[in-house]
Amino acid sequence: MILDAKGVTKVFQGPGKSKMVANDNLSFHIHEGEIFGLLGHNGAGKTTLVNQILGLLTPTSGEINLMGESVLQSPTRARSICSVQPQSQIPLGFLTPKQAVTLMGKMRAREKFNPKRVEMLFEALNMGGWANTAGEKLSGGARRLTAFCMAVIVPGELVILDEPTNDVDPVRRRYLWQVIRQLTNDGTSVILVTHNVVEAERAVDRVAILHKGKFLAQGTPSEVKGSISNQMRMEVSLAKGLNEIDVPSWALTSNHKASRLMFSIESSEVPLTIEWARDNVDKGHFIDYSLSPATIEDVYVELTSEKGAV
Ligand SMILES: Nc1ncnc2c1ncn2[C@@H]1O[C@H](COP(=O)(O)OP(=O)(O)OP(=O)(O)O)[C@@H](O)[C@H]1O
Repeated sequence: MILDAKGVTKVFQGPGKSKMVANDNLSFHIHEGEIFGLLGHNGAGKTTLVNQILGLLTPTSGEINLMGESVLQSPTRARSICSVQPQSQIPLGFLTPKQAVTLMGKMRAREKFNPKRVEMLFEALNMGGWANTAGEKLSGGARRLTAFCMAVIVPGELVILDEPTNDVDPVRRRYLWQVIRQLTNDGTSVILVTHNVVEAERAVDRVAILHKGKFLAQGTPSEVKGSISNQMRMEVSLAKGLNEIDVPSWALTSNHKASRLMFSIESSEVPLTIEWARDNVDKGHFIDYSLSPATIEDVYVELTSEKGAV
């Protein structure tokens, strides 16, 4: 096991005499070669947890062990075991991606550094065109990919990626996930911190949903989906010019984005829902509709909205 966390609690001083419980009794573990997704809204407590794994913050109570040793006892060791891609963009200044990634590689591996790995990474991510462009002239996505390469050029046993695909185009996102999978095939473990639940579902081996400092669900995507296993999701494409439609009264949760309407239902309501959808197609309200089993996103919305968040 690479990481074992038990009862991690972090309390900050809030305004006046109030307390802010950013992490509340969190227990989880990560195995070698596993991608662990940490999902949560803004302010859920993800960064606080990551900072404790890195030994940058001390838990108020609880314990985190990395490869069998307490982070509290040896925070410097924790930082050599982990490589991190932070959520905020790294200021590259005039450094080119090639220079920045090479520098990081030399710092981490010293004389063992293999410059060919920079070329391999840039090729795998189709970044060659920007390799020698000054950082300040790069697009947001190119900078994000450079930060990713800096995190994985000489990966630690645990790679922590905070929203690694923000601003990255869909094709390079796929390349990025291929690179991550290669890392995990070599035994590296990954923590993926994200709000992007749809992407996480495709990528992770196990996932935890963090909300207001607490884990609401944890397990493989199928285990987590099992918590609402009787549910189905309907996705509807609204006809042009129709921006609003009432969801059926039996819908459990709903989400409306532009011309797409999604909602979840109990599987016992499937016949009624299909009838409702067909009727709307006949009336010209819907272009099409589809029905599928619940996704992690449905679980996420259901669990977090129950607790008063959207
Ligand atoms: N040093 C601090 N002092 C007081 N409160 C803090 C401190 N750091 C974080 N918090 C609070 O703890 C809570 C969790 O913050 P955290 O940054 O861990 O959330 P997050 O899930 O990483 O959010 P985001 O997705 O926006 O990055 C928030 O309410 C935040 O305001």
